Amino acid sequence: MPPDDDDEFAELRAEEGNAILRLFREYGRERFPTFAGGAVAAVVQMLMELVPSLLLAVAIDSLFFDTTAFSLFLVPESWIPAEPGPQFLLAGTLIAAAYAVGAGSSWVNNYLWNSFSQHFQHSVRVDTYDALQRQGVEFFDNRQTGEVMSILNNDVNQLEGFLTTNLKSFITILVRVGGMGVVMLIINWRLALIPVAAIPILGYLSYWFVEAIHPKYQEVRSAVGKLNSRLENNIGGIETLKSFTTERFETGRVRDSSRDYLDSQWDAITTRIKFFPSLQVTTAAAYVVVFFVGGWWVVTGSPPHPFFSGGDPNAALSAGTLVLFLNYSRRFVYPMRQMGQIINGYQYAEAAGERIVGLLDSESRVSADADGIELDEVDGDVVFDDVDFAYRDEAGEAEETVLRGISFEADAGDYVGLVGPTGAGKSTTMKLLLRFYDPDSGTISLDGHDVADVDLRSLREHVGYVSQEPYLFYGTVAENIAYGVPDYDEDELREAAETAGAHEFVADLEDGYDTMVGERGVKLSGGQRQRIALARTVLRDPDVLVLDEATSHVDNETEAVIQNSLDALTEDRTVFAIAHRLSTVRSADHILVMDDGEIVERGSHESLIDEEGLYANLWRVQVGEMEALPRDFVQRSLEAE
Ligand SMILES: Nc1ncnc2c1ncn2[C@@H]1O[C@H](COP(=O)(O)OP(=O)(O)OP(=O)(O)O)[C@@H](O)[C@H]1O
Repeated sequence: MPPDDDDEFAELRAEEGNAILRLFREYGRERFPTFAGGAVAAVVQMLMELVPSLLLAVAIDSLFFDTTAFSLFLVPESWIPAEPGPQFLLAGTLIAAAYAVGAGSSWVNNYLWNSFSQHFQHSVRVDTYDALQRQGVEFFDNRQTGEVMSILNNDVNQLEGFLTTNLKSFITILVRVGGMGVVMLIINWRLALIPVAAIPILGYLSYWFVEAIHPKYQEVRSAVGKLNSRLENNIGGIETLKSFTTERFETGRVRDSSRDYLDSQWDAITTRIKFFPSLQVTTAAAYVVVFFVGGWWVVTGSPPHPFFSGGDPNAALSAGTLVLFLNYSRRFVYPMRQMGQIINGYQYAEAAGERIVGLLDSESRVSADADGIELDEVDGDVVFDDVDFAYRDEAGEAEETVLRGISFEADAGDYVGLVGPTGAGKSTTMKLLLRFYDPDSGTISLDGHDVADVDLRSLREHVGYVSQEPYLFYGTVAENIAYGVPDYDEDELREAAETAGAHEFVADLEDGYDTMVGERGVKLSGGQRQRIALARTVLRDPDVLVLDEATSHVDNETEAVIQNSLDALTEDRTVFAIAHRLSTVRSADHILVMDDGEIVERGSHESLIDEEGLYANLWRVQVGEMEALPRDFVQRSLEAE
């Protein structure tokens, strides 16, 4: 997508003079000989294309009509046979050789440039993925998966396309058109002015075409994007769609989106089909004028206007030269019509390159400090000191503050419960401990080290996190449990599964631990997925464990079983458990009650019940004592709905 009207990832785009050149320098240097060899082969291929017409011209003049002596460009006189027969054979052989060398060079060029660009693309893709992966969580919060994928797919491929297609076309224009122009100018510069004058006209027409078609392609792209999103949404939500019997409604929406696509595509097509005839007319005009001027000259012995002979009445034009001019003039059109595509391709590739360079250079807001403290032994003392936090929007601007003055201490081995209404900030608090985000003010420390000073990798190795919606990767149950632990043994795996309450159901699966879980684990129930995710974290054996609604999808009975086995696990490590089901945290050493970004109450279950505040009311809701709820709590809950 060209730079001016594409605002996806606008903030990422590098302020780079020439992003393609920079990528080329970084990723192409090693294979530069391959690239240079390909370029030489392309030039040779194009030069060979000039040869047959030249030889034909010589053959016409010297052999067919015998008007001039047989001589060849760049071939020494001594090599040229004296008799017409061998001369003819030499010309024919040279034509065949030119085609053969041309074909060979084309093969060499394709081979080398494809090899260069595929390797280039591979290195850029891997590094771009790596840079993408190092971005903070907020980078992904603000973008759709499709957008992020487009950098890895479209942008990286765009560069490859530019290298193999557009650059080749550029060399074609330079050598073929330039070469033909130069040959004609050398042979008869006055007559050559006619076809050469067509070059800027063809160039201009191409440029005009790009300008005109560009916004139209933009619309096609946007229409395709909308149509795809609609299809993706509908197929992704097929169960909802069917249960609400909205098939007809959705077909109507797809029809509208498809219609928009058709209209924009048609608009682009009508512009495109005007362009090619206009190129043909220009080329044909040059051809016809050369035919009339040159033909007249050949037939009558003098040109229709003295300009062409430079006022010399004896200046003649041979039939061979005329044929050469006619041949070359006609062949201008094909490469020139690619001029527009080259400009377009360059714009696309430059925009893609800027995004890639921007991504490669961009620092995550949560930076992985190379000199960060490596944690060896972790006791698990966690302190939050007056922490404020707001999420950022795409432009990096702070949104509404979601955490205010969060302070608490958890000693090594404590079991801390976090409860509170939905949206209170419980998950956000824990995500700050893992440094998915950094606080705007205040500090968070682990064993007395500010987490901002700790090496990110080391921090996350010691702090395990089981999220609300765990993600299972496509693969087997065992692979998912052992994710990130390459050297586990079977017994450890099984033990972790038992602790997480997963072993029993896994053992019942057809292939046990080797059962494929499907994409994102779709073949398992929500509760089963959660238990596998829990087992995965248990296997890593972190010193601090964050359970974010880790058992919300399992039934009460299973939760009790998991709770039981987790007890042993929680003994010697600090555990934070976020839960809506308050029974989960009933036995916690401390319970932090959050509301609207603040900790509003804290204490043990009993003390909080005695406090008769928010926690006590949430508890009443869970044990079904609705009539005992104060009026203002009910009112507030209704307003929050
Ligand atoms: N990635 C995000 N970007 C912007 N705002 C967010 C993001 N994640 C959460 N929020 C907002 O931050 C606030 C706190 O959300 P958080 O997920 O921490 O609440 P929670 O107490 O864990 O809620 P729940 O119990 O529903 O999981 C909410 O208002 C939410 O809308």
